Amino acid sequence: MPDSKLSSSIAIVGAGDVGATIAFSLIMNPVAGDILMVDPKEEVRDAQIQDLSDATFHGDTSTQIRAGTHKEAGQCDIIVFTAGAKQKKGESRADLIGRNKSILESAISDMQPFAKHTILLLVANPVDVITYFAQKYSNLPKSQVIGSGTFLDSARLRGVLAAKAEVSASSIDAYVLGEHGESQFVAWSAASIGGVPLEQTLLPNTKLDKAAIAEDTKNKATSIIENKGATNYGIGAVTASICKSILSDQRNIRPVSHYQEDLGVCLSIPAVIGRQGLVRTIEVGLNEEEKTKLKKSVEALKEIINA
Ligand SMILES: NC(=O)C1=CN([C@@H]2O[C@H](COP(=O)(O)OP(=O)(O)OC[C@H]3O[C@@H](n4cnc5c(N)ncnc54)[C@H](O)[C@@H]3O)[C@@H](O)[C@H]2O)C=CC1
Ligand SMILES: CC(=O)C(=O)O
Repeated sequence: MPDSKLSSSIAIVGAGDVGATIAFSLIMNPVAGDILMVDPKEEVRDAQIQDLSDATFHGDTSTQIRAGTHKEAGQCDIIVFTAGAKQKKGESRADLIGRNKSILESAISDMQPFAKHTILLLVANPVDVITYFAQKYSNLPKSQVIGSGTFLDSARLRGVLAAKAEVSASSIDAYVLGEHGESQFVAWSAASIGGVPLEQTLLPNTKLDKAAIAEDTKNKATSIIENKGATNYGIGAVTASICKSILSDQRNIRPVSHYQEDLGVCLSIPAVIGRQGLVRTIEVGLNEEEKTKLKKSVEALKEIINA
């Protein structure tokens, strides 16, 4: 295992909008010495690399970006998987499963054998189901195969709550849990600002329409995709942040998608992230209504897995 974070390598499989934006985030806030871009569309891949390398020449970043093969990706410290189709207007994330599962299976076969310590970080949608199949196809320990999950949705939620409470987003602890998709839910019972329950920290006369906030959070991707065709900056930042948590063994608590032994699916529950990938799950004390929503997420995910 490398002893210095900048001697680490990250492969980004899929050099489209999301892959390139993750690479850009990793250049702007360097955590790895090498970034490999892997994509069968060689012209697009090489153009992304040329454009991204221009972003490395302005200052003192030691990050190098280059083209790589699937085989080389399998030897990196982290493999970020963004390969596959994205939603068109009117499509859901779940609609992508047929196309993206086949791409995943063939890409994983091309990447094998994996370096023992590699962490496979899934981003392609539907991310929870893709994470589930990545565990099956890769045979890596389940703790080394995680998905970005509802970390992005939770960031979106924090943004809304920060504006309502007029505090910084970093002071808010609030999670969207379950599926990164239609059945996601907000764990309102565990939400707090500065460690104090949410309701006690709002300004006088602030109304919190929880149902509307949860719905807007869930639908944010759809409204962005309708107008610009893709989401890339939010996922770029959260994925780079997960990479940093891993390579620097930061032990941050993040709502990432991981296998739930008792539920038989991958979905998001807060977890400690470190160099080994998933260190442990943090049990959130959900209330009865939230437990029911979690069960609905499990059912929705099993339906996609078994489709
Ligand atoms: N988990 C999350 O929160 C988010 C997930 N996404 C998902 O990320 C995925 C990628 O989105 P975009 O980058 O916008 O799509 P894109 O179409 O711009 O790029 C996808 C790239 O994957 C490449 N690709 C296809 N097969 C490949 C293979 N076997 N190996 C390597 N590369 C391969 C394509 O050539 C293409 O360049 C989609 O599934 C999208 O839904 C997007 C935003 C947020
Ligand atoms: C596309 C997607 O999954 C998102 O932006 O949440």
